[in-house]
Amino acid sequence: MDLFNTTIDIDKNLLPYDGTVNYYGKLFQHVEANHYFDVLMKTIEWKNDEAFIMGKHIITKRKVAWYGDEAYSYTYSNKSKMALPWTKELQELKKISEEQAGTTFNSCLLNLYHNGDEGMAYHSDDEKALAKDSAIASLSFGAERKFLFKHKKTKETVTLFLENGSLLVMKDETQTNWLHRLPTTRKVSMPRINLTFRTMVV
Ligand SMILES: O=C(O)CCC(=O)C(=O)O
Ligand SMILES: [Fe+2]
Repeated sequence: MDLFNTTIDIDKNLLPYDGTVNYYGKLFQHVEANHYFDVLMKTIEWKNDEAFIMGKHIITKRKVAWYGDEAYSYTYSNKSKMALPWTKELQELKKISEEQAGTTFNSCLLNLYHNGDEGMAYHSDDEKALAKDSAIASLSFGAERKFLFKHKKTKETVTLFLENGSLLVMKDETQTNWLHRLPTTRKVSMPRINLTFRTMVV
């Protein structure tokens, strides 16, 4: 019996069709999650994301970083970036994510949202450089934020909340058939760090 309704079924697919999303809940309790947040805040080479969109040079408020097994070049929004070598904590978090997801990853994109004013618009992570239909493991630290999926054809949406220290895994045809976004919100004033472990084709 689960009196506090805290049980999370990690095998449950949160998507109704055309993809698989599993939410593992908090892999780390508060103290450990906050420790990772602080260390990542200090040790990651955070940079404002630059993009060229419709001929305009745009600098986002959100900060990003890109790490990998090798100095992979990752291009998005017409701007290419070279992956930095893993830090100690990223190596630890990669190993934990790989064990949970039952797969391996060779790179990680990190996002730092300073508060609820910053988010990410609907997109899917289906760039050619990523292995098709490979799993993406998403770790969250700091402020809890809402996260949505929207089916590309039916427009059906699925909403969930990404807690401090939690893991979400998106796999199978999820990126082919669904978009996802992190909406901005006035309710959140604290920062959040997100790590998405990925597999690049090399
Ligand atoms: O911040 C998040 O939870 C999602 C980030 C994301 O979708 C991405 O980096 O592609
Ligand atoms: Fe994404």
